[in-house]
Amino acid sequence: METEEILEELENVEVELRSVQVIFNVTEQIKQLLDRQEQLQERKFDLKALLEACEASGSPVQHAGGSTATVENWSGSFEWDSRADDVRLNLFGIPAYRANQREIINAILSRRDVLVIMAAGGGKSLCYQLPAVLCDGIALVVSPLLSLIQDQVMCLAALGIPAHMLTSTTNKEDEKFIYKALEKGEGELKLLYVTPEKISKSKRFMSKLEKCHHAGRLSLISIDEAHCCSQWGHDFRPDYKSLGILKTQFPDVPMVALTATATQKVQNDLIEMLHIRKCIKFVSTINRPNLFYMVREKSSVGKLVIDEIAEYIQKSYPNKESGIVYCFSRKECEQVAKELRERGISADYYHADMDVNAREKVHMRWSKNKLQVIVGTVAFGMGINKPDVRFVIHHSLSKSVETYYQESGRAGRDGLPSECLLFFRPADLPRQSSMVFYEYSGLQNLYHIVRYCQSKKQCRRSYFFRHFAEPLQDCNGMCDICAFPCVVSEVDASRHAQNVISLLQDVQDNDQRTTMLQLVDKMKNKHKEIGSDLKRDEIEQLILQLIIDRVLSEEFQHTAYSTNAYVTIGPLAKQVLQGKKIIKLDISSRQMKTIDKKKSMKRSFTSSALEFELDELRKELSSIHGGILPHSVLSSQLIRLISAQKPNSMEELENIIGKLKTEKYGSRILEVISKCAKTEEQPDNAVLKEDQGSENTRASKRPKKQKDVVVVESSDDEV
Ligand SMILES: Nc1ncnc2c1ncn2[C@@H]1O[C@H](COP(=O)(O)OP(=O)(O)OP(=O)(O)O)[C@@H](O)[C@H]1O
Ligand SMILES: [Mg+2]
Repeated sequence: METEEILEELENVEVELRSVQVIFNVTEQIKQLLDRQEQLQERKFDLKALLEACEASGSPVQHAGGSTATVENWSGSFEWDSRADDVRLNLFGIPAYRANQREIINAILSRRDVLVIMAAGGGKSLCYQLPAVLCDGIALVVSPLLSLIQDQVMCLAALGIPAHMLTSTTNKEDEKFIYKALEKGEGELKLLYVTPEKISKSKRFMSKLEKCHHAGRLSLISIDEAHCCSQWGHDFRPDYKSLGILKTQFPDVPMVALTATATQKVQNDLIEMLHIRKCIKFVSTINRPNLFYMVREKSSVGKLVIDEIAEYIQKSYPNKESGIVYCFSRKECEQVAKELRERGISADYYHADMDVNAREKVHMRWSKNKLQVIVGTVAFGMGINKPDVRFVIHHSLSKSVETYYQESGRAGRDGLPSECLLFFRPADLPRQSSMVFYEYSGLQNLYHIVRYCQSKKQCRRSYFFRHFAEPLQDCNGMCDICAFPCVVSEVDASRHAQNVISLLQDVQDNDQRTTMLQLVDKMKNKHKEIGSDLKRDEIEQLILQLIIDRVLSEEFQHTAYSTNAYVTIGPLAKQVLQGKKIIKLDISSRQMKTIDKKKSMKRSFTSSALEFELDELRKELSSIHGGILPHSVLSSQLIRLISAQKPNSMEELENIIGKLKTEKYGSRILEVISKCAKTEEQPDNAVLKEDQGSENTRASKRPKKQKDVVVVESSDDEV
């Protein structure tokens, strides 16, 4: 062939390749849109259910009677009331029921099937353990993890309640005892714990169970961590799928399925799978009022992140209260544990690569408070029953809101104030996305938790309520957004977004791929050329925003050792280029200095200097008073009241914040009030700050008493 012909064919091939690529992209986009359509349908379903719940009750949550039309009164009086109270107090040592416990117990004892959705630490175990004790015969409990089972059997044994487990670790003698109890009713057995494999794989066990049922001795079946049944749940276990057989085989035995989190879809799914369509559903709030949620910007320098974590632990928990640090990988766990130790914190790691004994040893040391911090991967999961975990730190992003809610929920199961701190930086996204992209809705789930991290003005708690489709409840200042409000404005970043898309288009036109961080570099270089002042972290934030808004997409390629995540043009890019979709970025006051400065220059007053000073004071006082939370010194509401009323004597202050706080902090508060009053008398001293003055800014909701232009600068603790 002549060179010219070759060149011509080469050109034709390249043109066709490009058009094929376009079709590939379109196909990929159609797939993404179909996925999205399904998710939106699901969400619509959730929101409608939420709306109905709100309209029906006018009050939040705790509704019983999910799938039944007639709402029975499970709070009424029942013949077993006094016996149940006696067992609760005298055997379990529990002085009073918590929300929904009594109702659930009454429904079970009325021999109904029950679905229980109750937050971690809410007290689900008592709901089936107490009926198991009250009823004649044996209660079967299916639980997914050996460690959970061991823990429960140990606790029940300590109360003198005959509980046994049949698992891979059960010795022959115990097995014989259990089979005799099932078959012949010999020996004392009230609760029998098994893993789901026993149901799905052991014919021998099932035949003994049938004999037990036949003799009328199977009192109740309990499925703990029931979300494991559904593949839409966050912790699907294939063996849980076979549990449907239990209701088919033993239709007259009441079944109770319990879980801490289940979306509407998961609930429906597990009702179907367990064949408990007529169950009574008890849904308690997902709210954990004692948990303080916060997100911090994560430094790109690994050592600085550890410095910050170590400082946080040492300052907040000088009495070595227990905590967990979650990491992304096994290697990271080992590294973080080592570096925490080097900074004087007693920490050890826990991950799936360790042998069972080594893991158990670490777990035990921690449970007995001989080790302050466990640095774990997700493998350090469901089996954790320690009630006094005071903090859960996420060194890396979780893969979904559900996972984060579960993991962070391991804090404060005893109901006492505890903290959940998540470190986030955009570069953590591709690390996670290349792990979850093949899971159903894996990327969408990940983007939800990224939104949680990105949020600068939505209360963290309200994010959970929306996500789990539950009516909103007051946060009471128990998240960083509510406790430390800062000026947040929406910036129109559409022009920058268009630049990103064009840049990416050029890359793709040259048949190249780019990772998120490479794209950031390219944007940075381009901006240098055109003299823009966009900073690297702002570009990162923008690109992240474009990904989660589906203007850009992530694409994955496997190599022999890893999966790489690349950024490509997404389904909504065209709309941005055509100006039909506006890209808005939430910018906190600290960032306002650098993004679109000219546009944002607008003077306004947003928050009083006194509020700012009182915020600083509560941080100082909280560290002096043994690391209590700043809002425990003064809540944000109290700060606002003080700023509005400006008391100038101890008596006046006491009328606002009460005697105890006045005694403890009164003189310092009055000092700050008088100092600010003096500053205000000198108009030149007003702090001039920039602010977008957006109608949406949090700070604009504050009392605008002063005429001086003052803005609260977000402190290092914020975000
Ligand atoms: N009514 C109650 N009053 C006081 N403490 C209670 C009550 N009910 C349960 N508890 C305690 O609360 C703690 C958590 O209970 P439990 O382990 O049953 O929680 P759970 O709902 O199963 O949580 P998880 O989803 O994490 O498994 C336990 O220490 C338990 O003894
Ligand atoms: Mg439990």
